[in-house]
Amino acid sequence: MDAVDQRPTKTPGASPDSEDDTLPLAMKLASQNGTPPVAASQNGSPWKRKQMVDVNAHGSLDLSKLSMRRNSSYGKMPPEAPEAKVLVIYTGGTIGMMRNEKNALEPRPYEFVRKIRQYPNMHDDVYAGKRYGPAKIMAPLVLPYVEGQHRRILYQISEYEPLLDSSNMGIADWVRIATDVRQSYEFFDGFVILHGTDTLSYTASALSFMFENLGKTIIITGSQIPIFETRTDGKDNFTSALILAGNYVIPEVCVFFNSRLFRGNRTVKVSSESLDAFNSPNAAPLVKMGINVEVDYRVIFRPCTVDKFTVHVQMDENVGLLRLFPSISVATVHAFLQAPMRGVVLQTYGAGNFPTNRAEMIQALREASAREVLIVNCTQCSEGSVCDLYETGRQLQDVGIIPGYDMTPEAALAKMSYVLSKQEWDWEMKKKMMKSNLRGELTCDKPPEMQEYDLIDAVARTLHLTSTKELGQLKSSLFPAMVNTAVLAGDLAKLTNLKGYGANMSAENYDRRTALHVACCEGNIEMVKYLLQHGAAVHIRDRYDRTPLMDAIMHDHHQAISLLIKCGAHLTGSIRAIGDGLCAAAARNQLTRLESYRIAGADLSQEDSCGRTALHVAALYGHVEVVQYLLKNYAEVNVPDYLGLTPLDYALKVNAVPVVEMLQAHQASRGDELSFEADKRPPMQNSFD
Ligand SMILES: NC(=O)C[C@H](N)C(=O)O
Repeated sequence: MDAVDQRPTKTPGASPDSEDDTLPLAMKLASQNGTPPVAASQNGSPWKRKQMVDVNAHGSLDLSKLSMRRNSSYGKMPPEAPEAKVLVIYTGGTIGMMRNEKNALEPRPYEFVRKIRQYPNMHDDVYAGKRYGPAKIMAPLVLPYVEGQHRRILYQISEYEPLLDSSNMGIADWVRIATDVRQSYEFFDGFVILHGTDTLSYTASALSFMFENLGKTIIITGSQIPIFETRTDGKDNFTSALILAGNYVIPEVCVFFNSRLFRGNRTVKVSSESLDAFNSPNAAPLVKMGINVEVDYRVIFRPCTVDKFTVHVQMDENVGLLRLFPSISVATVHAFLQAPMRGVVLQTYGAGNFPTNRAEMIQALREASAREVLIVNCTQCSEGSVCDLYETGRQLQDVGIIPGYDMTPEAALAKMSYVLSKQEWDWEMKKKMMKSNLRGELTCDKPPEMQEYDLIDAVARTLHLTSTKELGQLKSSLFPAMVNTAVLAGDLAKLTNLKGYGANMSAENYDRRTALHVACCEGNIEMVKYLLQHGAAVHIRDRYDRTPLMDAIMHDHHQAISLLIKCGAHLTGSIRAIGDGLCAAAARNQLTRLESYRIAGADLSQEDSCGRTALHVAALYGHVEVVQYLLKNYAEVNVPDYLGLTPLDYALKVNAVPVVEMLQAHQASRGDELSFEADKRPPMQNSFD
């Protein structure tokens, strides 16, 4: 890279001078570093062959250079510590603001990345230098070593234009963030969104609904004091968010503030002055960051369907919040409920109480509900839930008002905007969804009975363990072992039992392997299905950086691979390594393995580290079936390797006559069939969808 651009990275469409706004965000970010990323599952991608610098399926980074790493100045981390890639979307807010000549805080474009790069506690320049070489000004940032954490965090910051005070944000901004996450989803392990605090809970709530079947960690954070000031909460919030997003699979839209990670749609901003600006009144924090990182895995809300991550971007704007007060007039309520209003969050008193002695007001609500205006009853209290304890609340249900239970007004509003925009749901379904717990935003039923303490207590008593810490440790070593044993034995009844005891289906053992890894090695499809339907995380990488998908590939369990792909799993790691895997399979005449890779979304023309494809190797070894298979599956035929040799050259050199004939016949037919072939090729697989 000779020209060094000192500006921070920008988002597609962000500025008129951006080079190619059609590129997905991750590609664009990476191309500014000179290394376009290639998702391993991008068949036929135009990026596929052009780049000579190695990149991996998570981003623009060359894992093959790992061996060159040495400990950095902060360097206690072992040189081979795995890396995690985090995309930071910087939208604005106090965290990046500076004081202007009138001493007022305002966002300053292009300053954030430049300054962060100079902070030794936010960027490990030595590591970056060794990893990316001298032209590292545009390379990703590297978080210095974090004691006790498994992965080294590499992060890239995408700065929005304009940078916004969050008071100026709205639905279009949520859509922009959601779209950018979708485009970059497969290239990063986790996401951090830097955001102003004023409307942060609205954005968090909205994104929690817009992201469907989320499998990765998304953390929104900001600060009360800019990160550039000597006294700041910004540094801690940002650093902790990066550590959590890169090291933990918490498949939720979360909010990090003042040492706690909350479910985003449960948060409210409670202070404009305190550094403890957010609270989650009716839901426990997911993580507490003290000297240790304490993750409460039991409260994490996990998708339990076998479906891919998608983003819903059509949010309905015709929704509003109506807060009751004792002298509110009927005319006000009436006017508020008129078209184009389609959904109203009614903020009532106490446990959902409404002035039922005002018949005209009740009538106005009844009429609106009959016109299919969705009305949800939420309490004005900052804690507690709407229920039918009082007659003054119960009557609202009779006129068709939906109980919002303990939803925050922010969550109820965002949910309404989401539910109303779902074309495929009819009116009854919309009402049903509004009362259902979609993303952990409300508590409507009693939680399932857990017998966890019987089991753990019994073992703890035998071992004479008493402290909470010891009990916690016992739980985290006992459950993964028992769950994995049940999976290995194919014992569904035992697995269900363990779930009842509170076992986390995504728990990692000492090798960071989960039950899903074991089930995928075993190829027990019932187990894989059960685990996915009970919230097992598909993106967890074990000590050796292997995902459940890679395990299924290495054991050629095709059904399991298909199921994982359906659930949003994707290939990770260096694409050259996938090329190596394909070439090794071709050399060993392993058709089944090639098929495993194909089902997993690999490009069968992927080159290995010498520029050779599986077809080169199959030609060299004269493996006729493999050549046939590759030709049938649209492998590219005339690609030269780094020595300039094509598969045909190899076949000719070893005098593999049947292969030579096959390749020549294929080439001859290609001329005539080119346009027809183009139609037959599988659709260009966009790994961002
Ligand atoms: N602390 C903050 O970030 C407040 C700022 N006004 C914002 O929401 O953008």
